[in-house]
Amino acid sequence: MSSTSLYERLGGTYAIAGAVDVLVDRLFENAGVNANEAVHAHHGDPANGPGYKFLVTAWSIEATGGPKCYPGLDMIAAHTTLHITNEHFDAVRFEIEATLRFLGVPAAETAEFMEIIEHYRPEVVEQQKVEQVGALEPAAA
Ligand code: HEM
Repeated sequence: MSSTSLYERLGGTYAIAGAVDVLVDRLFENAGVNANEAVHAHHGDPANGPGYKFLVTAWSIEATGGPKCYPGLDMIAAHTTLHITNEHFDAVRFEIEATLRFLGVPAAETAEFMEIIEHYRPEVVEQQKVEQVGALEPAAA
């Protein structure tokens, strides 16, 4: 593990904001991601682009060891009404990795960022969230 933060190795705020700019445009157009109706209700409206890019940029800055600057919801609260499945999560995960490759981010930094993303799967995916908090009836098999 390098002693320099992932935030710095990715190129800091400008590089992260640039990557999120590309990523969110792709996510808003991604058929697999928008197969979820609740997600499409948000991603299908271009007016949501600037604010969403800001929030995802700030989240990514903090998550990679940059300055504290994220003003949004935690990952459970942000996704709780969206009914996100593992398939939806994988569609987003694939798009993030493809975007980092598209932009030429080195393999080591890409792998490290994808580990951070994977770490949040239980907070974002509905079934695992249900198992964690036990707030709802178990889903039918
Ligand atoms: C680790 C993976 C993920 C991260 C880091 C992430 C990050 C974020 C952030 C920072 C927000 C803004 C929260 C706020 O409004 O304060 C957000 C909201 C949102 N995310 Fe995610 N997300 C992830 C996974 C997903 C997945 C898999 C989907 C859909 C398939 C998704 C769809 C959405 C939507 C639609 C919103 C907007 C909800 C609304 O305001 O109505 N996210 N996410």
